[in-house]
Amino acid sequence: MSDSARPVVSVPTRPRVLAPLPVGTAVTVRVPATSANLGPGFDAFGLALDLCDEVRAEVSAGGLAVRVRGQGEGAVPTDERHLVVRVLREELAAAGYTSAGLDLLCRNVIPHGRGLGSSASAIVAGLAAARALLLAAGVVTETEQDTRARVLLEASRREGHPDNAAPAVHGGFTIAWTRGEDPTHPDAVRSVRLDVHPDVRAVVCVPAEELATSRARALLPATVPHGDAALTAGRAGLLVHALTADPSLLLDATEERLHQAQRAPAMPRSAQLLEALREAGLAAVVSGAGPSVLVLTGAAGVPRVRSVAGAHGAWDVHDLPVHPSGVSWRVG
Ligand SMILES: Nc1ncnc2c1ncn2[C@@H]1O[C@H](COP(=O)(O)OP(=O)(O)OP(=O)(O)O)[C@@H](O)[C@H]1O
Ligand SMILES: N[C@@H](CCO)C(=O)O
Repeated sequence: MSDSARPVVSVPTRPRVLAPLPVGTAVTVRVPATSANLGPGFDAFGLALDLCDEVRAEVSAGGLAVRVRGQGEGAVPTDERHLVVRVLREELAAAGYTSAGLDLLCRNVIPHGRGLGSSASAIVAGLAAARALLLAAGVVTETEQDTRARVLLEASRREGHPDNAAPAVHGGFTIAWTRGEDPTHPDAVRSVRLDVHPDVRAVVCVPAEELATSRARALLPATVPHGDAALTAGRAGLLVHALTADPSLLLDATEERLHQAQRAPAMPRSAQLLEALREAGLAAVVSGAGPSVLVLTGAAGVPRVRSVAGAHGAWDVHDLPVHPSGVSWRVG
């Protein structure tokens, strides 16, 4: 029989049956804020900051209850569209499990849409909570290293770039990169974690206004001049040395030509503050996609940052230690 003569048989696809996790299984996850790019390390470099969101997730008998305290309260949805809920449910389903009901309590301190990696931290929280629930219920066994690798892979795939996810997962200063064409391949995202020189402080100037990362990315040109790419590549190499071994080089090392000037029209106040801080000899960069400004400096630089920021309108200035270890989770 030729193929065209064969009767068409439609095989109904049965939805996969997901196994329920035991009611009462509960975990708590803490995830740091992150600052991506650090100037020349666009989409690759990231720093974990000691400003942590905490999420408690408990399997309940039925229904969804989401409570948000702090940042995002009254603004983010508290139904199935909530970012942490969506990611958590999808990660459980990928493992073949479901949570009949779910109680979520989010204590948020990371400001949203300010370039401090709030979306990556929420995604990492959802993924880590799902893995921790599976571990607590005893239905998967994996090492802590396996859990971190899985969370980094999935968070990077969802974000579209790994620069916030890597420090949120591993802490410290991270360099992250993607490999191959298949973003679901277990080896598709790699990162290295380096210790930041102990003299370096991360001072973040946060404005009231938000800027969505998607809007900031839409401002980037498709191509850049070779000279700009060459300068930025050289500075990225230098920045690894400056951040880990010789902070006196930070001002030169944070120069770049790939994204900050191109995005300045969307954050004019940040662009002005950046210029004023750099003219004062401080190593200032746009934090992530903006509009916060990050300054990498020593202890003596902190009051100088406050003084320059104070002369340029309203900024919340936070002097934050580097978070050493990234996401953590515990039962209960
Ligand atoms: N803890 C959270 N819970 C729920 N939704 C969140 C949470 N954090 C972030 N989001 C969602 O992500 C959006 C912000 O993501 P966006 O990528 O634009 O900025 P960002 O991650 O804060 O900054 P950047 O990526 O430049 O560091 C918020 O407006 C909200 O919709
Ligand atoms: N590398 C990203 C970080 C923000 O998610 C960007 O600058 O667009």
